[in-house]
Amino acid sequence: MSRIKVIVAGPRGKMGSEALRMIEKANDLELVGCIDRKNAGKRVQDVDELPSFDAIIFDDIETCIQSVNPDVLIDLTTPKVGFLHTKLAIENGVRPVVGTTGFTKQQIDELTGLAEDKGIGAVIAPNFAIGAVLMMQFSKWAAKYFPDVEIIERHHDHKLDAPSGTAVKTAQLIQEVREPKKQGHPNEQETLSGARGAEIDGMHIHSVRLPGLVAHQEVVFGGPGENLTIKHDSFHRESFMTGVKLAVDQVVKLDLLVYGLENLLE
Ligand SMILES: NC(=O)C1=CN([C@@H]2O[C@H](COP(=O)(O)OP(=O)(O)OC[C@H]3O[C@@H](n4cnc5c(N)ncnc54)[C@H](OP(=O)(O)O)[C@@H]3O)[C@@H](O)[C@H]2O)C=CC1
Ligand SMILES: O=C(O)C1=N[C@H](C(=O)O)C[C@H](O)C1
Repeated sequence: MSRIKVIVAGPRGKMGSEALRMIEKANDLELVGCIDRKNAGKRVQDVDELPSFDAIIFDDIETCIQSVNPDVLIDLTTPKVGFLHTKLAIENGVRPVVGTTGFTKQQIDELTGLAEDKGIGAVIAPNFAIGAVLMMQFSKWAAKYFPDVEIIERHHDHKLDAPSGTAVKTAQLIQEVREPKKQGHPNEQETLSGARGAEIDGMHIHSVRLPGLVAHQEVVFGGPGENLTIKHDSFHRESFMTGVKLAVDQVVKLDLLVYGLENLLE
């Protein structure tokens, strides 16, 4: 059986370097190229901080695709460049597996339409950790019975986007089962702007950024005389790699864009 040819955008990043380690261990994946604006023209094995792959580094995704003809792009970069990479991958017949967060709903809709037009598989997953996917699913279940909910996400202080993709996805899953409801006192007023966090349909999302954290989320539900807290912690970025591998294996069989790893789990 031939191996799936993969390119990685953001290979020196916290997630990208973990993805390279995952590919190193996977018998059915082959790294054929990387996109890294600081090391274009070199081979991966010639960059000190990267593992020993004989794959070429490019600074431009279209040149990379034309040169190495990959099956799958794994994008772990930033919201702006990640969106561009995903769009160009789909347009050029390469299936994207996107961990990059911070895309707007309009951007996800645009990519969904593009994948449909091209009949090509794509996966965008705001969180690849299996435990986080379960935390989101359990939260959706709980929201049927507890419409009062606040989401508290905690991340390392190098994170660019707020709220996290996971928090947004959690709120979207809860929205599927919860009637829009304005929470808190009807006359509540913020005396300091932002005190009640971001708001989706009356639910509040609070983003904490501190050194020492990796990726953590609590979904707190309140009812008469009781609270329910559903919590997930990623202590290491290895936690995301089972999901990245699953998405790469599945995306080659898809002909549309899937948003959320839960749609690929049985
Ligand atoms: N879905 C999931 O399960 C997870 C998703 N994430 C998301 O993944 C993304 C990456 O996170 P993380 O690894 O922590 O971030 P890092 O900052 O560690 O890595 C980002 C990488 O993107 C590269 N990059 C930035 N701008 C460009 C550009 N214009 N062109 C090419 N490469 C660029 C950076 O390279 P340079 O040095 O050149 O800037 C860097 O290597 C984030 O959006 C994060 O939210 C994170 C964890 C889990
Ligand atoms: O930037 C991160 O680190 C993470 N980003 C994703 C998000 O925005 O939800 C996933 C995870 O929380 C780690």
